[in-house]
Amino acid sequence: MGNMKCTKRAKIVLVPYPAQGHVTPMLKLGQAFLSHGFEPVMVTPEFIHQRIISRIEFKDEVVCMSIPDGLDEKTPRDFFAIEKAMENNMPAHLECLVHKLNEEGGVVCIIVDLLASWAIKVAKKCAVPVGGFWPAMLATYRLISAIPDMVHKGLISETGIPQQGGSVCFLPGQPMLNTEELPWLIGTLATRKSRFKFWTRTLDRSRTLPWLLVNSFPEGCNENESMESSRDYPHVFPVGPLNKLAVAKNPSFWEEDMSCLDWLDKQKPASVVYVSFGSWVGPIGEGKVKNLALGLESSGQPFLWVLGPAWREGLPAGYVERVSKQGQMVSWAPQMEVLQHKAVGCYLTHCGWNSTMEAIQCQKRLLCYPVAGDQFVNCAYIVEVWKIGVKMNGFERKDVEEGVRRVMEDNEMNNKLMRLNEKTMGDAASSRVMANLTDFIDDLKKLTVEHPVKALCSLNL
Ligand SMILES: O=c1ccn([C@@H]2O[C@H](COP(=O)(O)OP(=O)(O)O[C@H]3O[C@H](CO)[C@@H](O)[C@H](O)[C@H]3O)[C@@H](O)[C@H]2O)c(=O)[nH]1
Repeated sequence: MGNMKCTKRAKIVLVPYPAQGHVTPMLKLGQAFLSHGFEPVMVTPEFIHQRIISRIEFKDEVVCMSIPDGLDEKTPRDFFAIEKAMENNMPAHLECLVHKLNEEGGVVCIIVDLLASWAIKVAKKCAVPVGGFWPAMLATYRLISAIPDMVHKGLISETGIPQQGGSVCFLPGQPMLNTEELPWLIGTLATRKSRFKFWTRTLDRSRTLPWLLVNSFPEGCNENESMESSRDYPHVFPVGPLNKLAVAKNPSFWEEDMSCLDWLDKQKPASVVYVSFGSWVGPIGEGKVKNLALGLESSGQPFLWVLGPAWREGLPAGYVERVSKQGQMVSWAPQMEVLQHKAVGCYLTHCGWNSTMEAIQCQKRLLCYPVAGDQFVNCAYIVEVWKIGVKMNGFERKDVEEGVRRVMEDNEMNNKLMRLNEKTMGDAASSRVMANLTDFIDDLKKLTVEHPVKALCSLNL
């Protein structure tokens, strides 16, 4: 187990899903709890913990602890292996850890990433109050919550398979989505059904939660979308973007290659296409990566591309040397610094939610290539609702040229980005987010008064 610290402050245990896009916002949430006098303790499986303790800045403030995932060294930690570990192996270890922490002073709450809903059961077993955390956009949570309705209306089968093609407006006020773009439709028929089961189970468990903290701005920033459902359980507290509550630099699982900032210094303002698919190149596939490489080269546009070493093997022979004047490739970039750089003109992205919010924060136009999960929903908001980006149709030369041209020649986009930034991250928005977090903490305190449990006695607030 990780390092144990014994303090008298009330502990909040944080359980993220073990991936970069989840650990980053959870750590930031932990940081926000710090300033309210709590001791946040984030629990991850060993393979993530190792990355965190070697690299992350605020590990001493947010105590990081590990539990075994029970998988052997050689097993690749893909979605289904992790799911198995979460369901079968990790609960007993978390239970044991929570008991230990309780002996030391008291766990007042466990915050569980909904993608790690296994930990809800553990919290209940330990009789500790539990709240949910949704690291993505509120609109995606709503879409997942509407699964029973979709089945009822015959839009999808009982196993989650779309019953019709084309674009559908799944929820009032939300942009249209193609029926193939629902978050669980990844891979083969069998994996689609398994992922759908994962979501229905997540939904069943999350319905029992009193609170849900969402790393999203209120109402997805769509005028037509009301917060009505916040009266239902769980009570939704929009606390995003957490960047506004936590000041520390983004925690990175991999070493950031800072040399790309020197390269950017030498480029013309707003000329560079920054290309990154987060920690998720896998589902794009080798063929498309190769096409994108050729498309970027022949577009003549300067580019900075985040691509891990394993993926570079699939590039055309001599590619990296050939494009060395035009483009720079790094394994992992200091993304916030890159997006803040004036040389970056647009960001070719998979539309991961953290990346989307970072682009809004840095006011960079988006060239969207959603791949899986919630990314299609994010893309629909970027393109249709906020109009701060365009969608790419593919990675052929003409697609890259056309995408870059369309995103760069839109004169309205800078204004739209500025307004969206102000509305979602300006001073008024930031105070609202802080007030939402305080409301949640007040609720937590109320619960401790109404239902005092032994664990809460040390809550010295
Ligand atoms: O070279 C890089 C590339 C990425 N990042 C950071 O890594 C994070 C990536 O997060 P995100 O954009 O959300 O992508 P994923 O890691 O792919 O996130 C997963 O989790 C998100 C939150 O649930 C979902 O929205 C995504 O679809 C899902 O793939 C961001 O903070 C980036 O700044 C870097 O620091 N350097």
